[in-house]
Amino acid sequence: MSATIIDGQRVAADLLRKTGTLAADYERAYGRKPSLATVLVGDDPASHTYVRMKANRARSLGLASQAHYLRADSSTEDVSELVRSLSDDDAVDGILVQHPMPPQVDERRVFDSISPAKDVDGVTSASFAAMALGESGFSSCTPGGIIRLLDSYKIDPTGKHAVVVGRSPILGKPVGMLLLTRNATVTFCHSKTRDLDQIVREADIVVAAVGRPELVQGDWIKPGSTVIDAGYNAGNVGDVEYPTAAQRAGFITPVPGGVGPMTIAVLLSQTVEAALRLRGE
Ligand SMILES: Nc1nc(=O)c2c([nH]1)NC[C@@H]1CN(c3ccc(C(=O)N[C@@H](CCC(=O)O)C(=O)O)cc3)C=[N+]21
Repeated sequence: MSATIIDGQRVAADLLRKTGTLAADYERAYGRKPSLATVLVGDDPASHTYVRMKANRARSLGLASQAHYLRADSSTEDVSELVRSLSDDDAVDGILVQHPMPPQVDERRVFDSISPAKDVDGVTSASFAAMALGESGFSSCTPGGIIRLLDSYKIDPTGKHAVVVGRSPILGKPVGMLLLTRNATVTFCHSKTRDLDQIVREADIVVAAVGRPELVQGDWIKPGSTVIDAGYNAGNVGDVEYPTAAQRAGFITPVPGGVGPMTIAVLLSQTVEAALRLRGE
């Protein structure tokens, strides 16, 4: 038996199509395009590639985008000051501050200088709280994308044991909270977890979100379970040992073409939503 492959490219394309239509409606109504500002600190080549991908996709959908680059030796205050000016700028509807930032920058303080109304990447404490309490607000993009993938394949987390491997503030922790809101029984695993393989073997849904290539081994996967690989590592390899996992899982996301495309689609969808809400819609 082999798994149904969850086609993130296709689900993302559907969301992008809807987003493009809403962006065109917005422009017709208000005479300007919804606008995304990106902020990148330093010169990590992978981060530059991701930010470029996001900006290109925004433009191809009919959004405006402006890219801001700061030097690698910028301080927390330098970055926060830029983010506050974007938060106050009426020409900007959504703000994405690329993670990771250089070590001298306090990422939490920078994220929390984003106006929650423009937090289309769902990284502020306010957005996290709203998400964790099941209130409306922007979800962190990758977790939001994962829930959309489950919905799209009619995989209902209710009553299922969801095991999240990873507890980062914009991926592992929020995806676990979203699964909890969807009535899963959630276990968080991390670098200090003992007997990780035994816990994963019990999972009906596994979300791998640590950034360690093939950390989750194929023979840990319970037959028929759902495997979501949210790991991004150099060389387009995920956190799951795909070939063997795909033999056992019921549903599995590939890398590339699974979670990654959803992240960008949710970001742009939330940007158009922010633009509409800022107009009182
Ligand atoms: N504040 C912040 N928000 C983020 O959402 C954020 C971030 N920082 N830092 C880096 C990670 C990484 N990330 C990805 C987005 C798209 C793909 C993606 O589309 N990947 C394609 C492959 C693209 C390729 O060809 O390399 C795929 O999986 O099919 C991957 C990874 C967003 N991140």
